[in-house]
Formats: sequence, structure tokens, C-alpha cells
Amino acid sequence: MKHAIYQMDIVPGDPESNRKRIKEWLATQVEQEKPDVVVLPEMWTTAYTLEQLEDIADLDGEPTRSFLKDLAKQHRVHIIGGSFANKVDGAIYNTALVVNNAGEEVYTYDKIHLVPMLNEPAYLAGGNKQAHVFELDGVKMGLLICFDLRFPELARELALAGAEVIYTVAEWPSARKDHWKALQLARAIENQCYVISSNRIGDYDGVLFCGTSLVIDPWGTIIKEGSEKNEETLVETITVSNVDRIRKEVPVFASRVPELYKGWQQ
Ligand SMILES: O=C(O)CCC(=O)C(=O)O
Repeated sequence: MKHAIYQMDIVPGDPESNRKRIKEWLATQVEQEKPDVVVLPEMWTTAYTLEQLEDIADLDGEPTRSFLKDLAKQHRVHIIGGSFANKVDGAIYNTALVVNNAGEEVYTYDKIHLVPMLNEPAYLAGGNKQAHVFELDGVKMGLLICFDLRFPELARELALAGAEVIYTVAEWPSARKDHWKALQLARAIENQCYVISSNRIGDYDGVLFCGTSLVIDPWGTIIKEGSEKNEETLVETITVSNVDRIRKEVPVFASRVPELYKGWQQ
């Protein structure tokens, strides 16, 4: 399964410009590489312009949903559509969307964990629906949005539900770059699955973002790593059967004793 990851710089507060950039990226880089799946970063329509979101967020998923569906169909590519600010019944969510290469919506997820360090709870509503596994070409997949990465329970739930690939879409700051890498390695090793991320580069409002988008295999080896500063397209093909092989070689899932993990439910 060939992936192209867009390590994008985001124009703050200007969804139209960002849509134009994604459109151009698909028409050039993606057309050249012909991947099966493309991956976009978190909040790519607006960046973290929290104070402007009332005015520039999508309404009930539009126009981003239609935009991504049209592009997926046109380029015959599955799109892990990063996330975008999405106003529903007066509340703004950080919503991720996945569409398949026929232009059909496959999965939508509202970021559950809001970031206190960014004062997110003052501007956004946390998702109140469970994360689920979805499928593209018969591969089981899960998705996390940025801060979600710090909650191993969530990735574990997805792995227990069969996820072979976990995507992480992010705007992760350079100040905590070591955490970004270590947490993804941990999620890949403990869940014995591929972890594939798209993180923005550039800066906004004094915060520098660290790029370093990654493809990590189920053994925990980094097989692709983006730079810290440059906008780029990371292209990598993953072999999903490795998940099963590694899970047999080191049988973590078969060795679990969930009845003794009492804290899990608290
Ligand atoms: O957890 C972190 O350090 C960064 C989280 C973040 O920036 C986000 O969720 O947007």
C-alpha cells in the first residue's frame, strides 16, 4: 500500500488558499507518484487560528467534505483527510475525515482530547463519540489527532479492534519534538502496527512546528522520516502482512491479562 504524506505549511486563517494548495499538490506530486493513500495534517484548512474559527470553520463538514470527495474520485486515491475546524449545532469540533478512492466517506472522527496548553477547551468542543476502526482496500485502520497520541488507551482500543495501521495527523510543536517521536515509536511497538503521521511545518503565532512526519513499521523501525523545516512529500510503501508476522513473533496480544488491568476502566 503506497502512501504519500503531505508535510504541509498551512496558510493561517485562509481555507481557500489551503484548498488550492492541496489541489495543486494532488495534481502534481500525487499524480507523479500514484499512491494508494494520501495523508494530510491536522487543521489544514485554517491552522490554529482559534480566535477566528467562529467565522472560518466549516459548517456541518462543508465545504471540506465535498472538496475531498471530489478530489479522491478525480485522482482515484484514498484520502486520510487530516482534520479541520467544523461547526455543528453551534459547537466547533476538530474533525478528521477519511474518503475512499470512489469519493465515498469512510470515517469521521472528532478529536477527543483537547489541549490545555493551547487553551483549546475555550474554543473547541471535544469529540464525544468513540474512535473506530475503518477499512481501505481490506486493511484495518485507526486515526488519532495530535494530542490523542499521548493517550495509549485510545491507540490500544483501535489495535484491539484490529487496526493494522494507525494514522496520526498533527500540528505538533518543535518544543516537544522528542515526545512526538518517542510516543509514535511507543504506539507502534506496543500495538505492533504501522504508525503513519503527517505533521505540519512552519510557524504560527510564535509557535514553531516540527514536521518530522513518520512512517514506522510494526517492529518499531522508522522507515521514512520527514525533515523538521521543509515542506515535502514523503512517499513510502507499507507491507501490511508484516503486522501479522510481528504479532506472531512477539505475541503481545496473546499474552495480555486484561482482567488485571483494573485502572483501564477508571
Ligand atoms: O501534546 C502535545 O505536545 C501537542 C498537542 C498539540 O499541539 C495538538 O493536539 O494540537
